[in-house]
Amino acid sequence: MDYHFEFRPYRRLFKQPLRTRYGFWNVREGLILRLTDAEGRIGWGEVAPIADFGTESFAQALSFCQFLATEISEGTIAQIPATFPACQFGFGAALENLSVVPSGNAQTALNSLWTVHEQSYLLPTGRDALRGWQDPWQQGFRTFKWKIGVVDSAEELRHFETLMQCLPEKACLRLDANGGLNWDTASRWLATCDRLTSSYAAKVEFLEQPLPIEQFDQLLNLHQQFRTPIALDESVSTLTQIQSCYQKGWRGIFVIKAALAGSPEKLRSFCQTHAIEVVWSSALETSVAQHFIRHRLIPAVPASDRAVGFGVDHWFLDTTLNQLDFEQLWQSL
Ligand SMILES: O=C(O)CCC(=O)c1ccccc1C(=O)O
Ligand SMILES: [Mg+2]
Repeated sequence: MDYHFEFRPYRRLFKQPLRTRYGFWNVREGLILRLTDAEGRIGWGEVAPIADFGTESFAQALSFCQFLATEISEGTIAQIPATFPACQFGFGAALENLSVVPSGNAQTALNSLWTVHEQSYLLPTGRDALRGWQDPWQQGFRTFKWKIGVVDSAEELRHFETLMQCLPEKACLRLDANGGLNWDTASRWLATCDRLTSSYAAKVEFLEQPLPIEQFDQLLNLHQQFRTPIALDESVSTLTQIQSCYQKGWRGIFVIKAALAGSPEKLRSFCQTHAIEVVWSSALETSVAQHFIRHRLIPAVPASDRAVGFGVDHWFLDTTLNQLDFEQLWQSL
């Protein structure tokens, strides 16, 4: 069966640059896909690459879409190479969405992708985190993520202690180093996590990707040495990497950015056949990919009781691409 294929690039400006150890991220670029079958049914998809995570670049994804004919088949989609995991996800999701017959409660489903209680809120980096948690706490968020390794570690460790002193009971804090620490600094952070978790009401849920992906054995070692769990993120960006880390013995937390992982069908199947500890995480995608992940992927795999890392919409200047009327979203591009 052939499908009529259209795509439209998007650009989302951040309210303030997202600072990680990779540098400053000022604009998020991606592509919205629309497949239309012979009966006129529409399948929406999204390509949201993050080259720092080992996916194709936005430019490569754009060229790939420009290269495709306007009539494509399932075979075309099945042949998207593993070096284009964000495209594999986007086209795979669009194909699956074609078969979605909106249920009677679609409107309800569309209106509540995530409740605040089930989300982790991405805090500003550095000292700004100390003033950044109160409003989301009032809104109902209980899990917060703070990116570290972006300024001097002695300064960040001081802010960390202050943050842990201020956070109320039942608050969960996730730290994310984006692979930017070395062994000594990672050990220092984990020892501090263990100490502060025992000293204060708030808890450190995990330290995400403390070391670069090349240091798998050291990551495994850290995971065994400290009480605070380690979560892999960049190490498990794609399904190929998830499988490799599992085969090498990783049984800690897998932070999965489904929009980067490749074929959603293959990811679903892996999660169904392997009991892995998953934290679902945003690749800063729009509501098109978020809706697919929320309603087609997560419900089909063993439930995770950990908050989902989708508390990121506040980082963007406009909410046009958060809306759940995808036809309207498409017209805005
Ligand atoms: O996982 C979350 O809570 C939010 C998503 C997030 O932190 C993120 C968003 C874009 C790029 C990288 C990352 C990351 O987890 O490292
Ligand atoms: Mg991360």
